[in-house]
Amino acid sequence: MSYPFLKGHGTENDFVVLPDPDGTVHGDLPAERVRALCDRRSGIGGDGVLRAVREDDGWFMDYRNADGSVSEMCGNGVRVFARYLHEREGEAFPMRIRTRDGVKVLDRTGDEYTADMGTPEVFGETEVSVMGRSWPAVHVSMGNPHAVAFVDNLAAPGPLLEPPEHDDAIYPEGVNVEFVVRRGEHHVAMRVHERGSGETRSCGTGACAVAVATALADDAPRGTTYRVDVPGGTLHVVWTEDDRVLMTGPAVLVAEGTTDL
Ligand SMILES: N[C@H](CCC[C@H](N)C(=O)O)C(=O)O
Repeated sequence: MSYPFLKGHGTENDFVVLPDPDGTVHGDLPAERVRALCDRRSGIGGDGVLRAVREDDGWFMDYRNADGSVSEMCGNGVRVFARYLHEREGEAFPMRIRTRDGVKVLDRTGDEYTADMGTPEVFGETEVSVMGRSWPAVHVSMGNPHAVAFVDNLAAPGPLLEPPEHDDAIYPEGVNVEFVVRRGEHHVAMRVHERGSGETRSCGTGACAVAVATALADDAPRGTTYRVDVPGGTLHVVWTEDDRVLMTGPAVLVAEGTTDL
């Protein structure tokens, strides 16, 4: 059975979008189908899948990581999802998108999309390790779990072919690990090893976690905008005075077609 898909990315964190308005095309979306779609040789290729299911009062973004695992939220993905809903489903901005981490509000200015990512949770310090080297890290939740480690240079963690070691007691469901360097005032750069996808070119929720951890380290006033450079581009993040995190960045729809994967 063939079905429609689109391919999109946000700062080169890339996704397969699956229109499924009444939820009957993919049912509960089996993990093996997600893995097949995300395979970069035998499939379409992607860091994850965004299934679009229409609900009574809007749309649900059913996000899955490339390994088929479920995550609560995807920051780059929700911008791509919003562009798809605007350009293919006629939804207007600002729009509300339901995710497993609640409803997110998306708006657009020109070619930039802004997601209200909600309120961060900061739990304190933990530790991550790669090939015998350890760094302190800040435990931040953006609806999904993150560990933010400041390093001297982005090459320090090495090739990041495996998940960094972490405290399973703190992260029983795994963790997205960000490595961060300073680039200037309110300007950082990061690499990320994503739970369920490996090292990616960008992580939206990760950029938000990084901005929150950096603002705390800087004791920066709320409302300070951070520039976060990722390997796939640049995101801007602000932790507002009313304790919400707004993330702004691009969203690109690359292609569309049908598949029977
Ligand atoms: N791998 C993440 C989900 C995708 C996050 C990332 N792609 C983003 O843009 O936020 C997790 O398992 O929590």
